[in-house]
Amino acid sequence: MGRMATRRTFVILGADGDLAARLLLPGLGQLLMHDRRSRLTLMGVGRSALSDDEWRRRLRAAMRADEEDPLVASLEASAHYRQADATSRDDLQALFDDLPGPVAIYFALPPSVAHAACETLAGMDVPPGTVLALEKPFGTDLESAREFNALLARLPDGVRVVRVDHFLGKTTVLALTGLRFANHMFESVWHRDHIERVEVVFDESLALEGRAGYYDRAGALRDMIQSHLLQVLALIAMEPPESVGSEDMHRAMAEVLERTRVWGSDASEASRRARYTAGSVGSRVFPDYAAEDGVDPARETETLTEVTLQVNADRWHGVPFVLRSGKAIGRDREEISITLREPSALPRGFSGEVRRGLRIGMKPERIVLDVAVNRADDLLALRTVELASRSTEGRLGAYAEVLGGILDGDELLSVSGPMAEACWRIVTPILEAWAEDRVPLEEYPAGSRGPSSWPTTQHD
Ligand SMILES: O=P(O)(O)OC[C@H]1O[C@@H](O)[C@H](O)[C@@H](O)[C@@H]1O
Repeated sequence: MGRMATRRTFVILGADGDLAARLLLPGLGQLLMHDRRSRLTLMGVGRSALSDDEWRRRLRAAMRADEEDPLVASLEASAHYRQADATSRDDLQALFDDLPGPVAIYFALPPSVAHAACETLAGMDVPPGTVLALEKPFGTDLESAREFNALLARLPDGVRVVRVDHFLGKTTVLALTGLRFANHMFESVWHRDHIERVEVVFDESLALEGRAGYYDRAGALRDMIQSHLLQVLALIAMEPPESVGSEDMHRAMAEVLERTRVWGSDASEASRRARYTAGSVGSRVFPDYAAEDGVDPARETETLTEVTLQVNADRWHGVPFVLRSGKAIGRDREEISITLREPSALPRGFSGEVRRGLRIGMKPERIVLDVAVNRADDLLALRTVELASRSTEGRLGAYAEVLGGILDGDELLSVSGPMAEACWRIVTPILEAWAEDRVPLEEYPAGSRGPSSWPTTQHD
């Protein structure tokens, strides 16, 4: 992404937490090594009492960057830590008073604390030019998302809010734009006449990873579908934007999300949910989800869900969009799959089953076109040939891309307020159907592919 004005101070609220150590700081290290951000200073803010030295040690460990590199060394040397409460007006005011110049503040905080911090900020004179970078969830349902947007709208003019979605920083996710719009071959088939079905699947072999405090309240629908996978759907289904600038892209994405609904008229028919029971994935042994540390067994949290959506646009009439995501699944499958229709006039006499379509891997990042051709050893039998990209592994990881955008003032890799609300509106009927117990909570053993009766589970 193009680099614009480099911001001077990057503040991480929740610097002593898990998100900062696992994702943000490694992303920052990568950005620094590749993009040489020389004018960056870093301030860590957290509730625990850390000395500057301790914070620098943590930075060094988490950034995974070359310590000998002069930029890394200078970032480390200038990094400071401050013990503060991100929801306290006095603490935040002291932060602004001490940091001259524009500041980008990243909220690496649990959702409720981030929300309370925004409430505090909304009543303060936040200096113009400040950037607030927020992580999902942007609300917990449609109503709270609207309230949250209204709260953010109360921030003073000149304060920018960036709703981060790191999936938009995945190379192959953004590559959907070039793929669709820069190739006549794909542009011309991107239509219900040629596309039969779209799947966006993010099945992970990972389970809770110590995040029960967050995940047990969220579940797979809120954690993955309502946020990341709907952004991916928007990129697949949107009409061509005027430009690939953030405003045009956000408008086109919000428009298509506005047109997206659950499939058919009954959300209970269009959604499934399940959670894992004891099992193992490779050498990792998982207990029953309900027995995991920090889980409230009374909550009916799903760890796997599959929903079918429709996009009410002429281009997509009748094409199901299946979004699925699960934890503790036996095999990672993290890809977009676009199934093409059978040709309309296939001459009689061919044999063999084939796949026709496009698969876009989110992890590993790769693009595969499945085409039907004749076999070499049986000339009238068809087989599938994979035309695959070499590794399209991004130069930067998703978090590094997202952080680069925040520091450069480019909002492309973020979610606008209308997009966030539209995503909640889409899942609302599903949440209601589940709350009314109209969709059973099924089970699958950890390490399996999900309940065996689910059709997508069978899909390869
Ligand atoms: O594969 P990535 O980029 O780590 O993203 C997946 C993760 O994305 C996060 O936003 C979800 O909260 C996690 O549950 C999920 O595992």
